[in-house]
This record gives sequence, C-alpha cells and structure tokens, in this order.
Amino acid sequence: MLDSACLIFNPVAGQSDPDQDLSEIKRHLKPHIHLDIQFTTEDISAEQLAREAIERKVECLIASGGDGTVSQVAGVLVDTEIPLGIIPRGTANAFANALNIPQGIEGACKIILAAKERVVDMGKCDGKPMMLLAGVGLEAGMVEDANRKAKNRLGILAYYIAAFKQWKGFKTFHAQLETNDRIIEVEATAITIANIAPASSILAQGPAGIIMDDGLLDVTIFAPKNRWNAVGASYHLLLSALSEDQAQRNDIGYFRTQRIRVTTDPPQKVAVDGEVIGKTPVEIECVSRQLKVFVPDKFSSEQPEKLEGLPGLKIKSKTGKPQKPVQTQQKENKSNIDVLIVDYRIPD
Ligand SMILES: Nc1ncnc2c1ncn2[C@@H]1O[C@H](COP(=O)(O)OP(=O)(O)OP(=O)(O)O)[C@@H](O)[C@H]1O
Repeated sequence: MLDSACLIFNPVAGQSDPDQDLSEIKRHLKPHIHLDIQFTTEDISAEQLAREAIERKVECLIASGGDGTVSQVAGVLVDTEIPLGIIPRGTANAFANALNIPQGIEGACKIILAAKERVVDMGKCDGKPMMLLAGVGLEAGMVEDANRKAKNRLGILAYYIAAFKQWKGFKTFHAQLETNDRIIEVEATAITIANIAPASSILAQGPAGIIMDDGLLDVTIFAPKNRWNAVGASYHLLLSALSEDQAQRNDIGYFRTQRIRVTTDPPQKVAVDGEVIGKTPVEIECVSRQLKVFVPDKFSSEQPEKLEGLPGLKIKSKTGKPQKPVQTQQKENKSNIDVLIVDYRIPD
C-alpha cells in the first residue's frame, strides 16, 4: 500500500483542461495517499522536479503529462527503488498505451493505488535515458513537424499530417547497423529502435509485440522502394500491430539486440521519445530491468527476427561464425495466412 507520492504535473500537456484534470486526480488520490504536487513550467522541467523529489526521499513519483513528461521522470528514476506512476494526459501517450495504462484519469489513478509494480528495461541513446524508442529518418521528420504548436491546434491529427508530409517527401538512405556480433547494411526509409512501443508506433511493429523486460531492443527496418510501397508497408505494420503477427513483407525487417550503432549516409535526424535529439550516428543500448512502474498487465515473450528480402542486405559476422539461415519454421498466423519465418541466428 502506498502512503504518499509526489505528483509531477505538466499543465500544458495534451489538449484537456488542466484545472479540471488536477481536481479529478486529487479527488481520486487524496483520500488514500498524501500528495505533494509539483508543476512543470517552461523553465522548470519534470526532470528537475523529479531530482528534487528524490532528494526529499519520496515514496513514489507520479508523472502526469505526455510522453515528454513521463520520459523525463522515468530517466531520473532509473536504478532507484522508487516506482513510477503514470497519469497520461498528453497527445500520443505512447508509454502509457504500451503498458496498458488506462487513458482516463480515474482508471490511471486506480492502477497507482493498486501499486502493482513491474520492472521494465530502459534504453540509453548516446548515454541519455530512452524510455520508448529512437526513430531514425521518417519518424524523426514526423516528430519535428508535429511540434507543440501543431499539437495544440490539431491534437493527434498533427501526427497524421506530419506523416503525410513525410510520405510526400519520400526518400531512402543507406544504413549500417552494427550490433555486438554483426554489421548489417541496408537501404531504408526508417529505422526504429524500440525499448517499449505501443501498437500505434507502427514503424516499430516489425516484431509485433515488444518485450519490455528481456534486456533487448527491438529494431524494425522499414525499407519500401517508393512512396506507394510505403503505404502498403505501413498498412502491413498496422495489421501486424493489431493482430500481433510479425511483419512478413520483404521491405520490412526486424531483429533484437542488446546494443546497436546506427550510421547512415546521408546523416539522418534522430528522435528519441518524441523529441528530435540530433542526427546519426547514434549508439543505443538496452539496460535490463532498470525502472519500476505501476502497471495493470502482463507482457509476451517471443524472440522473432526476419531480415531476408530487404533491399541491399549484407550481413557480416563479427565473431567469425557464418551468417546463414539456421531454421525455417511455420508460424500459426491469427489471420489464417501461412507465413514463413527464416531465422538468421548464428548457428552454435
Ligand atoms: N508550464 C509549461 N509551459 C510551457 N511548456 C511546458 C510547461 N511544462 C512543460 N512544458 C513543456 O512540455 C513538453 C512536454 O510535453 P509532453 O510531452 O508531456 O506533452 P505532449 O507533447 O502533449 O504529449 P505527447 O508527447 O504525448 O505528444 C516539454 O517540452 C516541456 O518543456
């Protein structure tokens, strides 16, 4: 049972009325726990408030805002024993969605009061905390277009318009993906490296069903040849996400790794947890089981990989072991279509 918590509240996140939201949060939580409420401002970040709260030795931190707010608080909580509660009030709320945390305030407060903890992985992108995912190329362009002003004006539509703009300006780049044991080269439009991602982050859905506590990153390579193929590939990823069946097109690849360095030619923008942080090259690693978070549900635990068929694909082993398909297996597909998965794991 929780006795007290510090609530870090972003009053400008999302499009709802912050005063109304705050009174609702107080109504649900205050009868049960002592609540220390702190507000983010333009100059005082959620990260700073979280650090100060930890110095005051809080029992739990609750982040209420969008992914930006939640990500900053999560970054500070890494490697502490202090659990994170989430009351999603942002535009996309990808982290809350991925963890099945209800979008409504009442439901989210119930999860916090139930205090059921789960320990999840955290990513690190160039040494900085990454809670959700890094998008190279297409995703970063979308994040840049769907800025605060656009989200305030259009809400979630801002992301769809940004996606359309990226689609119109379709371009590919050469990517080199270096992991601990191999170097993969490919022509792509987007590379997404996910620690955690909801179904709505479709560019992360190659493996469909990202595992949050396996110590691994899920890499999806999105490599359609032209903008029309991009529509088909995006739709396929959406279906993969909804059906939880792994993607099966030749222009979509995926694999899991603990660490990855992404280099591109030409350099591409990189967005981490919804903010553009710079350009490639970037190095990302998964740090196993670092963050305690209050969640309602269970996670799946498959280990899929598919690279075969990607344009310009070259795989070089760094261990001297040959890279060849070691197993071809038939997977039962929920949409009743037979699919082949070629497993490129290194033979023992
Ligand atoms: N009081 C404030 N006034 C202006 N900006 C603020 C204030 N508090 C926080 N911010 C800014 O809000 C941004 C974080 O917003 P957040 O991601 O939480 O919400 P969102 O953008 O609506 O949601 P999503 O990321 O889900 O789209 C940060 O850039 C932060 O600097």
